[in-house]
Amino acid sequence: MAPHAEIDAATANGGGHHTVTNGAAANGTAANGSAARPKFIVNSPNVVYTDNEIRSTYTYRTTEVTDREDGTRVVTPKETVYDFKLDTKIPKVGVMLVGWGGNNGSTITAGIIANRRGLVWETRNGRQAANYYGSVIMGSTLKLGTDAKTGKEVNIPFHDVLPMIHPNDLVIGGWDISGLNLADAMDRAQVLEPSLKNLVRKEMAQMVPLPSIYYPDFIAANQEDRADNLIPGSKACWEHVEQIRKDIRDFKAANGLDKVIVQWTANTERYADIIPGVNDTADNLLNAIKNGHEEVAPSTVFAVASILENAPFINGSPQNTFVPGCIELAEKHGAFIGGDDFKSGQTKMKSALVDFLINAGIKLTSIASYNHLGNNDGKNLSSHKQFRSKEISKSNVVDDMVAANTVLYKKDEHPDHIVVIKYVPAVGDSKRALDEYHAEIFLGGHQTISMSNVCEDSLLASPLIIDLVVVTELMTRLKWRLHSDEAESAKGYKSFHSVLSVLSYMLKAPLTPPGTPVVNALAKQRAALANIFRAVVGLEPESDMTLEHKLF
Ligand SMILES: NC(=O)c1ccc[n+]([C@@H]2O[C@H](COP(=O)([O-])OP(=O)(O)OC[C@H]3O[C@@H](n4cnc5c(N)ncnc54)[C@H](O)[C@@H]3O)[C@@H](O)[C@H]2O)c1
Ligand SMILES: O=P([O-])([O-])O[C@@H]1[C@@H](O)[C@H](O)[C@@H](O)[C@H](O)[C@@H]1O
Repeated sequence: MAPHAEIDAATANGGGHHTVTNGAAANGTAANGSAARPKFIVNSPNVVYTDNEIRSTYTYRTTEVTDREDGTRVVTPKETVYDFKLDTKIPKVGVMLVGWGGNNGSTITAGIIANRRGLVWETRNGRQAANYYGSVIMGSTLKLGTDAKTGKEVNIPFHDVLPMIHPNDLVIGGWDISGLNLADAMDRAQVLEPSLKNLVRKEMAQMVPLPSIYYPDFIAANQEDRADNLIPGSKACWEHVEQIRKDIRDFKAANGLDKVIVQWTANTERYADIIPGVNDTADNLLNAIKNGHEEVAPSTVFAVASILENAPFINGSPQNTFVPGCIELAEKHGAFIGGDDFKSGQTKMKSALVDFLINAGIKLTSIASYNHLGNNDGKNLSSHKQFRSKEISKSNVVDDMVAANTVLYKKDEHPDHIVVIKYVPAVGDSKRALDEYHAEIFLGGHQTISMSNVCEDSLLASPLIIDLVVVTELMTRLKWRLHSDEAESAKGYKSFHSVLSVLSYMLKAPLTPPGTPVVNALAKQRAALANIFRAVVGLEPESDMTLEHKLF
């Protein structure tokens, strides 16, 4: 079918609306490989809709700064024209969770079942319906534009900006070193209301995690008592890679999937030493695994297996899964990886508050960040080496915001920052975060913000698992090229870089392509995600200038 050129918005709207049935992708198409009908049509000569694609030409505008020898700073507007191509066929997608039987894994599984079936359950506060609150993709909106008649903002669900999979359609599976079925794991987690658990118990009791690899030295010794569902072998070996690859293939075939995405939501591991000749290059890492090197972590073995199966791998924990050799392997195979460490509660608040304080010209001088929690994650983190992984990810989140403000901070000056995590079984999954932010203000004054933030950790982290899957899957359908290459058909479209830094909003320690900067400011991360999605359909970034309301 010939590409629809400039479809007039009115014509498109004449196409009527469509109801979204339960389990169908929100853009009106179930995950059956058919093209999703967009929720709006961009009326522009730079955007073309075909049966299975949206193609756009987008002018990316940046500002280049150069300092002349005489000290003059010269600022030059720059334009780069890109072509984007988005496959709008919605695939059938499976997500395989490493640590499926954990608090997060069991909670997200129950949550998707509850949403898919439209469940409502009794709580002491009354009837509760399933929802996806806490998911930026499913629970938030973004500004599409301004109403032509009223001049008012038009905001739409984030999920409607581009054709995306719907979490209700996800097929879930995974591995765990604990053999509990998902119903018993849900009970062990002590996260969900009994009335909800009873509604999903039968379905979850049928779900049993695949056996996994267990290298005792990488997680706390206190985890040993749940390790009863193991693939033989206590250190890396090539058989482990092949078994995990086979598990991915079998899961994909058994469920008739088009794609599988693997996410690590297993325990936090200790950092692996970066050793030249062992994990510094792709070839060395593969050889290290084949030679059973003891410094290769289970999470890295899972990442390698996923890369070799071209299944995107996302690390929801803080350890350095992506050693240099693993990143190089992903780049070589054009496979997607992302991480690290879900950003769910205390740190998400920190990245927003620090952004506000410093960008308000308030000189933050110390952050005291304490929390205690009583779930198994907290138990694992009570071991120093595993805590150290988390301390790093929770501490580095302010670095970019501090470095960007040379008015407040001299070179290499930064606020005092401490991170404390204590294991208190009595509070279970309901983490208590206590933070104090101390700052210098005008004329030697001080401002001290003390905050108590009770975070139900798994109910905050689980929606992030969805966001990471939905965005990662979309990135597998998105291609780009320089518009100047249009004439050279040989220089076809290509995927974004293997390291998906676009996922940073969901992560404490965003992994970025080697040599590129890390952005932790929460508002910038969200704006990047939203504006990249807008660019794919040829729309300018949302600048919030609203000149239309100032210049008249
Ligand atoms: N708010 C949050 O919950 C949050 C936020 C950020 C990061 N995280 C991270 O997410 C991870 C999971 O958190 P959780 O609360 O679900 O923890 P959890 O301890 O309840 O679950 C982890 C699961 O992983 C399993 N496991 C451990 N090693 C494994 C291996 N090699 N293969 C397969 N399974 C393995 C354990 O048996 C357990 O069931 C932790 O690393 C945590 O630090 C959680
Ligand atoms: O709330 P947040 O900082 O985003 O992240 C959480 C920490 O506060 C908590 O101590 C830890 O156990 C969780 O795994 C998670 O990392």
